[in-house]
Amino acid sequence: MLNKNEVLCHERYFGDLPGIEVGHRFYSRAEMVAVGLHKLLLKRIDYIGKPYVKSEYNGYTFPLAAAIVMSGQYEDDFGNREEIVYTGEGEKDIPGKKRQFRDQVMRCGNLALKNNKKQSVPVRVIRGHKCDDSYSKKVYIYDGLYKVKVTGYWDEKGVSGFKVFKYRLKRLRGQDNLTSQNQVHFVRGKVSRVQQELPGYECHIYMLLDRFLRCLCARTYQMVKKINASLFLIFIILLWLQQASFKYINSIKVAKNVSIPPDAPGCNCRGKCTNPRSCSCAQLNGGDFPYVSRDGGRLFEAKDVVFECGPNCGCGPECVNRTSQQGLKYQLEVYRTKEKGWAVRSLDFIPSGAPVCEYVGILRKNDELEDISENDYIFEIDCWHTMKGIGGRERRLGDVSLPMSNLVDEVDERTLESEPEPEFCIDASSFGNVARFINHSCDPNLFVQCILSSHHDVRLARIVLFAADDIPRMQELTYDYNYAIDSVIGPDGKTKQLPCFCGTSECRKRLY
Ligand SMILES: C[S@@+](CC[C@H](N)C(=O)[O-])C[C@H]1O[C@@H](n2cnc3c(N)ncnc32)[C@H](O)[C@@H]1O
Repeated sequence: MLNKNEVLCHERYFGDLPGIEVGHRFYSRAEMVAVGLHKLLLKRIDYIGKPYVKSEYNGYTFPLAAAIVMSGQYEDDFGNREEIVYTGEGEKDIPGKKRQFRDQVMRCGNLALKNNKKQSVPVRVIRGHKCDDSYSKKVYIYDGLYKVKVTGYWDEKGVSGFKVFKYRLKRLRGQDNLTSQNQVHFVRGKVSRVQQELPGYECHIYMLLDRFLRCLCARTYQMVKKINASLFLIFIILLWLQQASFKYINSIKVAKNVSIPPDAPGCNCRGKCTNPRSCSCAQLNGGDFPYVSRDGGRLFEAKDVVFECGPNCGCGPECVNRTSQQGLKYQLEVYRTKEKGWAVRSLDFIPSGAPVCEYVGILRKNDELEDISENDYIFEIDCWHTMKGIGGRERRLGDVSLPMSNLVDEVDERTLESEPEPEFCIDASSFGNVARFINHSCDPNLFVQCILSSHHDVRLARIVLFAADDIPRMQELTYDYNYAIDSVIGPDGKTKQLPCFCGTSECRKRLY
């Protein structure tokens, strides 16, 4: 079509294309080339090398990007729908493992996006989603115009250990609402095999239980008297659960010999924290809020640690920087699987970056547990390992300024240098919440985020699971347990092995 001059737009344009509205769908990259929305069939950044003779962009520094595609091919991309962190292009094994294999270079599309930032030129954003009804098995949806934020460019070591360029883009205001959410399954949003496997032995009462417990704690006896029949029923179920092998709790219990540090000083904001420059909690997160307020708060990107507002902050409970403290927002269902025992799925769609649940249990000292290898419900708090990239851990994006004085007061500096073992863990074997039923996957849809909201001691950070992708309803929720193979030793002193049944194409075949 290009050769025969049969494409609609031969030249490249910046901004919206006439007739192509937000939500417009294309069933292959070729269709986008034909209408001129994104003119490069194989590249992700469509850029213009030099200005046309008559162009409003005469005098601008070129190259400039006109359109970008985001379709799950780059392991370092991240973001929700209004703000995205986009990874530059190149040096990537797209046909093979889809991993970066060399440092990216600042030229072509990468340089173009940098120039867009400098000169505030908007770029069209198109997202690719998986779609079984499409002849190419993909659908590309036009999401509108975005601009690279003023502070939105940097380079870093990507997930595969090579330099990648990063661009933080924000959607321009005043455009039509995004349409893609809830309508299609996203590239990594496969409905799990387990859904078809088992109709399920269901108990989707955990959200209600969670709320119920919150109510009981927060309200007075007067309120309790008003409990209606359905809550009463839940109460009966709660009692029944208490007889079961574990007791349902909705916040951490602390073992007697663990002392929680005093609450950290808070910010001076009122109501909701809105100004990152004046909010001291935002400063701890590298100068910005870690959440965007859409959908009740979504984490913008995985971080080493997130500092939320806490008890000494001036803001109220509705502050966006308390997103993980709101309790369960989605209806979660515990159901039985053939090979992994109990599992959890959501009856609701979960948008990427949304908090799903906190891992709750008894906060204990690790060395006290008699036999960790026999306890399936231990979560070791190893935030420090992520922060330091210890034990093969991948560092997270984003700057945080951990008040080292707090930590070093508590931990011997030599211990830190010698790659310490996690000191504390959350034991959900006898007390826990729905998180204890979430299984491992080698290609998970949740990720673990350490959060500090009252004190600032990373050894005792809260563990919260967030959606790594848009998660369709009924898909099993999973996170990566992150065991090193052969790292678990049984009571007989021999290495233990556990086969993995996550069923994904990325499966490493063993949990440990
Ligand atoms: C925290 S529990 C998860 C809930 C558990 N399935 C249950 O029935 O209570 C962790 C245990 O679940 C099982 N499990 C989790 N993910 C698995 C996987 N991908 N393959 C096989 N077993 C898994 C293993 O026995 C593991 O020790």
